[in-house]
Amino acid sequence: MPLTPSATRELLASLGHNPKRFLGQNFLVDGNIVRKSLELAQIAPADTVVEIGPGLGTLTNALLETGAHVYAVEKDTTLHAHLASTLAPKHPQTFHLICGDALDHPLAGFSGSANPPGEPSLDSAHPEGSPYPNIPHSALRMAGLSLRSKPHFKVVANLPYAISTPWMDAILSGPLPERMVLMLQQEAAQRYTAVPGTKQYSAISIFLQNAYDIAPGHKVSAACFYPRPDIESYLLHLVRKPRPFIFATETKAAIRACFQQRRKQLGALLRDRLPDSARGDWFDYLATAGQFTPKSRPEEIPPELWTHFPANPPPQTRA
Ligand SMILES: C[S@@+](CC[C@H](N)C(=O)[O-])C[C@H]1O[C@@H](n2cnc3c(N)ncnc32)[C@H](O)[C@@H]1O
Repeated sequence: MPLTPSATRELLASLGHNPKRFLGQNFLVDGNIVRKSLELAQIAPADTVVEIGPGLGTLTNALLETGAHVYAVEKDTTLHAHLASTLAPKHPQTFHLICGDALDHPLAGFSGSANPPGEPSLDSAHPEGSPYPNIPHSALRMAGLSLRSKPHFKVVANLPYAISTPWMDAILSGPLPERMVLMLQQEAAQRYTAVPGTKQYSAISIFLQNAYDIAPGHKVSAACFYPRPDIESYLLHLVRKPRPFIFATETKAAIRACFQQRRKQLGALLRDRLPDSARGDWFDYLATAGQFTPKSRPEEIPPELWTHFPANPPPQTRA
């Protein structure tokens, strides 16, 4: 069970620790949210779970109690030392804790390539030969992604708000967790799940929605945290698509650049960014798939059509 707000305050005082706003230190103090997170993630004893920012160990403890292997990365040295001296000795085989920045270790030290013992030969389970059919094998190898199977691991985390989008961007480069249950600022959750034509619709909505289906989540009250955050939170539940699409780094950069000028027309935005033939092909595709034209704006194009954006566009030539 999580600590109550007063017990959390006392524990923090005994550690001589004041919650740091810039590290998003709002600790969970609500048993229902912890239970709900594990339930949505469908945590089972043999699971491997990545947690970002374990803090005082509330979610971590609940995850470890199920028998799951937990990989966690905590940036705050005081909180890391607290977990290393309390939770780690209780779960020496299953708790893998590192002290560091989740942007340097988006999977908290987990390799993402392990398959559960007894998994059948995966080449035969995936006759198309690759879990990421849109990525050449050589690029998969360079990114350290397995050619043989979709990896079996999950992410359950109460994310520090300052890193949620760059961390998500790193995760969406693969290996992709099979399920993610993430506590986020409501505004971030709205951006990730936004639909075309809304002001929240952005590059991260496109990258995420081509790799994950969005399952029903929950609004979470500020009273579930100590100290209480000023903003609303949301428990986002994501399930990896059967055939997830991963965007190449250069393509992501080009799409992000389009959204920096989201009200501009695509024709003008891409004039100097894509060779004529690639631009022509993409506009032909957009016209057929959705009756879009070079006058359409980036924010109008649905997520799935961006998967046909020409790969490896050259760097922008305009000064
Ligand atoms: C919202 S709190 C969640 C704490 C705990 N998991 C809970 O639910 O009560 C975010 C945690 O992430 C840690 N953190 C912040 N930035 C981080 C980063 N860049 N890398 C790793 N951990 C980070 C904070 O120190 C804090 O423990």
